[in-house]
Amino acid sequence: MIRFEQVSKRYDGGHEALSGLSFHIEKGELAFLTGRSGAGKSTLLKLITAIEKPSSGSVRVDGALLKNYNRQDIALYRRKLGIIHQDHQLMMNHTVFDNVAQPLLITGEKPNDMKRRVHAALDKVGLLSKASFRPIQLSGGEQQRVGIARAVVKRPILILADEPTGNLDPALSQDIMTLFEQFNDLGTTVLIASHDLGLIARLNYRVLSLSDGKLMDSPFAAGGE
Ligand SMILES: Nc1ncnc2c1ncn2[C@@H]1O[C@H](COP(=O)(O)OP(=O)(O)OP(=O)(O)O)[C@@H](O)[C@H]1O
Repeated sequence: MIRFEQVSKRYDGGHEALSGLSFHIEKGELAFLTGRSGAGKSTLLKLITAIEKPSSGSVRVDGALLKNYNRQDIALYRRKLGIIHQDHQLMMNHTVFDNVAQPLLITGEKPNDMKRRVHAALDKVGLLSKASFRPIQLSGGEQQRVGIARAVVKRPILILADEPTGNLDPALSQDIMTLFEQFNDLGTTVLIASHDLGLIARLNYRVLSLSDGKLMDSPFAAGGE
């Protein structure tokens, strides 16, 4: 699903944020991306979402080489991704329903279909009863779950989460991870950037470990198949 081949990223005027990365995350896999602050986790995710381009090497997602995409292709491609941010980036003046419906507005979904899909996504994250609330009326963990519902409502082929449990206590973090596992059980590929090593260690998934822009030497860092 995600294939990096000899990918390096050097920001203008900066040092090399990523150096010679090669790995493959298979369709249907759940994997963690870890590393200290500044190790390059966000940069790696930005290459997958095509916010940034590699300085060298190739990034393929779902079989397509991202550097061949034009602007319109990128917009269509991003609709297939479910992106979850640490600070969830919810619209605070809108209801939970409207926040989750937002990605469906640009796809021209019919109102009835939209309602059905938003309700299904909220049901999955346990927040159907709070559809008419505003984010401010919810706890931090609930707000994060709204962000997850918004990411999954368009049935993404790939979920990318950047520190999704960053501000949450251990019990809530576990709940969020359980949600990701449930989406993964349904076949969605999931990549989670996290520095919560305790949480990662308790779960038995592959870990891509970045240190100073390089993948650490480990059996799973060798490049997939
Ligand atoms: N737009 C940019 N321009 C220049 N340098 C950048 C830019 N974005 C990131 N960097 C640098 O690239 C390196 C990797 O940053 P990145 O944000 O990918 O790390 P990270 O592992 O996600 O860190 P954190 O956990 O703190 O978010 C850092 O040295 C950072 O300063």
